[in-house]
Amino acid sequence: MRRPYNRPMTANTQGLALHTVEQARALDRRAIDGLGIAGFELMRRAAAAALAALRRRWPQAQRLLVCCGPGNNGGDGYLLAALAREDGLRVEVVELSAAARGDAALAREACVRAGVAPRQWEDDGTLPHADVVVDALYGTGLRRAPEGAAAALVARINAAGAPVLAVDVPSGVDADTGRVPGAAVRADVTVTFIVAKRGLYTGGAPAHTGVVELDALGLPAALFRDAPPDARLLAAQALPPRARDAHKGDNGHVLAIGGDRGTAGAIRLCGEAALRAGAGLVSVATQAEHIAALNAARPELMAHAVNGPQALQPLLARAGVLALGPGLGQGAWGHALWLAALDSGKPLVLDADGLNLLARDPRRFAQPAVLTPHPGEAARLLGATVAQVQADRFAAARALAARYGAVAVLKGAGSLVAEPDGRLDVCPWGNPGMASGGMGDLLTGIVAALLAQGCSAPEAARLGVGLHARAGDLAVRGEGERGLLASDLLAPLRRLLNGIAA
Ligand SMILES: NC(=O)C1=CN([C@@H]2O[C@H](COP(=O)(O)OP(=O)(O)OC[C@H]3O[C@@H](n4cnc5c(N)ncnc54)[C@H](O)[C@@H]3O)[C@@H](O)[C@H]2O)[C@@H](O)CC1
Ligand SMILES: [K+]
Repeated sequence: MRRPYNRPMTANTQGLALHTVEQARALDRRAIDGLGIAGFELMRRAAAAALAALRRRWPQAQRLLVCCGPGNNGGDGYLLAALAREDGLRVEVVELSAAARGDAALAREACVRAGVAPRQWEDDGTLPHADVVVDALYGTGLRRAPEGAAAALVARINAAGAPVLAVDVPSGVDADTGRVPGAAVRADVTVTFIVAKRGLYTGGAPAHTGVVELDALGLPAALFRDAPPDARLLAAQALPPRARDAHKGDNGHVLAIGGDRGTAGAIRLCGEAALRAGAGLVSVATQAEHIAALNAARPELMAHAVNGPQALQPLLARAGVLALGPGLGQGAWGHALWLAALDSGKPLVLDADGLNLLARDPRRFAQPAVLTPHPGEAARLLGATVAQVQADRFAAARALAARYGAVAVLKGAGSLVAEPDGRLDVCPWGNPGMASGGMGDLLTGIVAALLAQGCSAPEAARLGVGLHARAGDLAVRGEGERGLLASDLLAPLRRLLNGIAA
């Protein structure tokens, strides 16, 4: 395994505007038609930007292999090859086809004039040796999974053992949705042009992009002024310091409901996360058999045995916010508590079986509500398949928020936070170590605690998702991703919440 999972982000992208591919194309057209910058000039700037990024990242590189596709992404590659040759680097170009058109054809001619003769790609089992491979096969024009010779070339690039720079988009990744329909290049760096395409940051894409660098190609800010983005990356945030005279009643009371027989761990993690995320009081409503263990493990939690909805009522009356679902089950006990909790009208966070019950008994929320489904739960809530959800995570998150009248957090690499009015934020943090049991229970507790401390539902979801993922990134530092436990996130979470950890 040559390259580990790469975090897609650099630190300077707080709140970065993200655009659909259609929006990105419209901005290209506006630059060409409105500002009179020729398409070929944009291509030259793109090639120069990508080459500059390459030389910054790999200053020792002497030999480049540039792989060019049939469209303008290939055009960027031909021009990059020409510029690198003029800089004195040794450059080889392999192309999928010599039949470039328009600006790409001009770029190919420039490449030949610079003394680099493109070679038709034929799979003889190897790629020429290079210090860096440049992937300029497909960009925003990808229509389907690469097949045949293109798929073989992608596989060779990934197996070459050299670092890879992707031009605009890693070839094979759908820059609009983050879907990876088949073979796709795994890059170390992706230099994307003009605007950040939203699909680079979620779903299958982050495993392919490496670090994403955005280069606006020197276009003036006025170009973007009335071109609102489709989404944004989350910004790293903490909560403001507490008032010096705060008392526990000021910081909210979370009631975590769940933990059917045999599943005590989920509700304990949820409750503990709510405490660590700063809730003033956390009560737990669960099965009687879990009480002794909960009291022993975390005496700060106020654990209550609840055998049915009547026993829940006084707890509901005292609580400010509900965290509903971890370990709840979908049996008679869980369903009865679920109904009572929803009917209380209290703001809530719904996860796990809380969501599965919602899929069985759909309703729109009148109270502030945050839903935190993973793709499987989202599919049930939308009456779709997991593949359909993952094919367009943006559309799925927005559909959930609109259908249920709630803030929807669609979990998975590049978690999305969608509001019913369509606003959408993408989480750039997190790592595959977090694909382990209990992580979702933590998120539920964190978001509930933020709601309890006065955040609105969208604020609590955005802040909570960011804190949870950043805590996961801190927790794997120096230790690695495998073997990460959900409870390992609690200490870094506390530091981040208080603005202490970087
Ligand atoms: N238009 C502009 O203003 C600019 C475009 N730029 C570059 O141009 C790219 C977009 O160029 P294009 O729209 O030409 O698209 P691409 O170059 O991404 O690819 C489109 C070409 O590949 C073919 N194709 C797509 N998927 C395929 C598949 N799976 N198998 C086989 N063939 C497939 C298409 O039919 C078309 O010929 C951007 O990503 C960027 O790199 C940059 O040069 C900057 C400026
Ligand atoms: K590419």
